[in-house]
Amino acid sequence: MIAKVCTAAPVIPVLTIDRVEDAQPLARALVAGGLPALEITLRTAAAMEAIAAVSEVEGAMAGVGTLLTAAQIRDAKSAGATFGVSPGATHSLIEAAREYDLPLLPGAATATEAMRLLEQGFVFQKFFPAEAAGGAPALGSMVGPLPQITFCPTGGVTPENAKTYLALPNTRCVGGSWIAPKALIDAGDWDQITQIARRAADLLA
Ligand SMILES: O=C(O)C(=O)C[C@H](O)[C@H](O)COP(=O)(O)O
Repeated sequence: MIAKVCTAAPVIPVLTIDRVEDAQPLARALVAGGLPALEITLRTAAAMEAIAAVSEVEGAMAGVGTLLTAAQIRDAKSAGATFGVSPGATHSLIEAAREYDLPLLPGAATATEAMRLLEQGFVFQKFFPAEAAGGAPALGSMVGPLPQITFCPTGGVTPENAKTYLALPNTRCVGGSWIAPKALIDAGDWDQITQIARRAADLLA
């Protein structure tokens, strides 16, 4: 399942949704632009309801982001999340993902963190915070010793640097918030968001 999430498109939009009523038009705009896997961050009061709303949008994969606790995994799963993303990984988070059967894309920023996750079977991992942790040169350096891990770099990824990450043999997709800027969501400018999504979906073309 995480393989499907990470290979569906070159970019996973990282979404911050303040108003539940924005969730479905936003998700439809992104799916229309060719980005079906969506990460809804748990940074707003509306996030859990937004996940439930997005889970009903045809063609969308409703993911939950900023996962920090076992309770959030339980709640997101029952809200309809089909995958989860966390900035790092803890024992209790990994246990909860297993218990509630939520496919997890856990975060790692160093070789040791990536190795610990690999020991637990995670061959897809988020590289976070990508730019601050050394960017594409750091991530590319993992290919030699850890070729079996595929990463989704997130954090500081932009339309300008995304292609450099996507050219790495251990990167299949990137995550980023630039796809859905707050100003466009607040304005309900779904067409503009579809256009940004389309350019992102074409990054590998
Ligand atoms: O909330 C989470 O789950 C995170 O781990 C952090 C986000 O993925 C990044 O903050 C997105 O980074 P930007 O694209 O630079 O805005």
